[in-house]
Amino acid sequence: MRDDELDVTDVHQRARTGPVPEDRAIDAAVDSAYRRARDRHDGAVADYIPVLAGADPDAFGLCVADVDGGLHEAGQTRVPFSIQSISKAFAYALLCEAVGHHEVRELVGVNSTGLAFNSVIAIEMNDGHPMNPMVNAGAIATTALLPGGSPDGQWRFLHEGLSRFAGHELILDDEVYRSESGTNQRNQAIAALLHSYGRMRTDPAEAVDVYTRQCSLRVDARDLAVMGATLADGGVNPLTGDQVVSADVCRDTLAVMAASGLYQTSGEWLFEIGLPGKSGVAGGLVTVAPGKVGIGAYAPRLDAAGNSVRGQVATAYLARSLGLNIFASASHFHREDTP
Ligand SMILES: NC(=O)CC[C@H](N)C(=O)O
Repeated sequence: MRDDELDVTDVHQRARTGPVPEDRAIDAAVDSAYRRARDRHDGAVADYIPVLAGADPDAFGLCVADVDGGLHEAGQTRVPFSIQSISKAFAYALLCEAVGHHEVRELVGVNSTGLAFNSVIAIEMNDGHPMNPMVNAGAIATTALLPGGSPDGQWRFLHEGLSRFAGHELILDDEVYRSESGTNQRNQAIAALLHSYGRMRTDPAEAVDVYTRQCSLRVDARDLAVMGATLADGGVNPLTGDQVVSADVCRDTLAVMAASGLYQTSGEWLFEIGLPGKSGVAGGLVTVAPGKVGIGAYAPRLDAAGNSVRGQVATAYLARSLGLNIFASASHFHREDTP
């Protein structure tokens, strides 16, 4: 979305200097971001997974978790929804931690496709390579490479790892899992296509099943903020103190999120907001300001690429007003921008 579509042309873009913004500044920014974004009613709730169509289109929650463990919330931050594609970023981090940077880069890739998240054309155009872990092909390939020794072992590994990012045990939403399992022929086709190119090390149908379970884990906006803050804090969950992954893995994961986290609109997102982010079709959005905060948003109305409209609007406001954009510097002679 452009800056006028994000409603931030009137917001002064602060430079990203200094420490984590103060609690009061974050509270005020969360409140303003929430009120601005709440006025937006454009976009559509996803319905290609039938159960998602039943979401309340007006649900909206926004939470910032800072690396000191502070939570700053507005709206419905405890309303549960399925994590969907946001799980891809955390599954990727867990795989990098288990297998290592180089092997994952070779097998899954790090370049964006410029195409929709469930594109089959991207696979065909790239000699069967899944391209990156933020689109379905790369995410299914990522899940297939996880340790665990069997689909159930991989699921346990994922479930435990994603729960550690959130700081408590995440629950599988059975209704979402069943709804998606009955309608995920396209993901099965993607896995079969990767298999035909010799890119799947496990049974493609089993990999899709573990991936579908992964996408059906239930989170809320607060969970997403804490999961993001863990990536912002060198892999340490700021609520539990648990080192979930290494700082090196966080850096690699954030780079891939920056390049491809919002699918074919990742360039626009980086241009306007300047932070690594990852969206999901249920309406979740996680954004990471390295060394500072994680931002979790939930609002089910999506733009044409499948990204939450209110989530993007609220995050754009937070990035600008709190000086989170990683590309925004100020001359060191003029430090009045320092929060
Ligand atoms: N963009 C998304 O959130 C897509 C995730 C969804 N489970 C799918 O595979 O289609």
